[in-house]
Amino acid sequence: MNFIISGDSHGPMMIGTITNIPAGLKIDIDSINEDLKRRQKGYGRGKRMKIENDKVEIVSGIWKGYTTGAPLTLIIQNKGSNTEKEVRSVPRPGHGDYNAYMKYKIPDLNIYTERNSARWTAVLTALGSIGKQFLKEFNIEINGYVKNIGKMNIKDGEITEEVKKYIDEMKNRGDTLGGTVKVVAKNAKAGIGGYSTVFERLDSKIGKVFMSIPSVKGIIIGNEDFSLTGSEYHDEFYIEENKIKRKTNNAGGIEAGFTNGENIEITVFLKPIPTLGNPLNSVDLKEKKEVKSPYIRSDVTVIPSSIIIFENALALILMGSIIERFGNDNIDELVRRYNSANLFDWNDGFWKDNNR
Ligand SMILES: Cc1cc2nc3c(=O)[nH]c(=O)nc-3n(C[C@H](O)[C@H](O)[C@H](O)COP(=O)(O)O)c2cc1C
Ligand SMILES: C=C(O[C@@H]1CC(C(=O)O)=C[C@@H](OP(=O)(O)O)[C@H]1O)C(=O)O
Repeated sequence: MNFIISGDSHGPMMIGTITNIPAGLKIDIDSINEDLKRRQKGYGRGKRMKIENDKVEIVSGIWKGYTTGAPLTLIIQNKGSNTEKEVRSVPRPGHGDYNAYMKYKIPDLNIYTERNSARWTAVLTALGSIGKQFLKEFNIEINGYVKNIGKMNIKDGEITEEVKKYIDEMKNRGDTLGGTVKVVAKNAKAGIGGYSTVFERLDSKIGKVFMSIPSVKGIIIGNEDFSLTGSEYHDEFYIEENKIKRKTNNAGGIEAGFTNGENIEITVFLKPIPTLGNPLNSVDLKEKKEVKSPYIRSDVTVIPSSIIIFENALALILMGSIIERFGNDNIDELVRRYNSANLFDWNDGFWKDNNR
């Protein structure tokens, strides 16, 4: 399975294609659209999100509501499309304007906003929503919540009135906030992922996709406290009612690039949004002078909105790894293979009688 996302942030539409998805998976479009709404509505979003009304249209790879096994392509229309803009020559610190110009050398920074913009995470959310529907067939469930916004610890992930006030204060000051989000996947069996090549490792896949999401500056899988000793950190095995169990889950469900059967737990760290209402210092690349950074509109924080992006990104990665191990032809076959694998049975004699 692979996916590609294209589309300009202010062009006519955003486009995503996913390949090698098994046939026979029923796709619930309403549920994809609900996820898109969650991404749009989180507290702290700016004016652009009031213009957009993200809805998905699947244009290939689907027949009577079921996947066919062909590449599945979906589109999301942009309403905030481009009108002619004045040439921009002042880059925003923290954004990609200057660096993209240094690579592509077209003298208008507006161009780079198209790809630098996190607008494409709408498509990632939609593709990952299909991933979540796939994982439902395997009883795997993913949920996320906010841990911190700026200096504020968010109790029980709840965006209370106090939290909203804090975000509003930042908005009034023309400032922005980053934070941390936690994502948890439950019920994945042990042995998904791999170590045969380094990029088969589930943790390397998670790192690659999560770190590609704009603003993400790091992830930690499992316990964030690296002052723990080995005896405190590692999750000891024991036997209960004939089953192999773990006493703790400091590894966050992944060891050596494979799921270990415990919950997958990922903490994601995001930097503050770079476009500030009270702009930072910059330079004019055309006029050779120090000026303030441009400001038209911006999100104040995307921490609440980003939960669904990470949930669905993880769903997409797990779907890919399950397909990699169990095949991609037909969903029912795949579920059968998944269910009959990994039944560790002390009594089947496999361990004692297998002479390999
Ligand atoms: C959902 C989402 C919305 C974002 N909205 C904005 C925004 O309104 N203004 C802005 O300057 N940056 C925004 N960002 C962050 C920038 O896209 C990002 O910081 C920039 O592309 C530089 O990439 P980097 O932070 O990964 O280094 C957003 C990020 C996400 C995930
Ligand atoms: C459009 C989305 O996010 C955008 C991401 C973004 C950025 O610089 O990353 C800048 C803003 O867009 P604009 O430049 O049009 O004001 C956000 O609204 C979206 O999430 O769908």
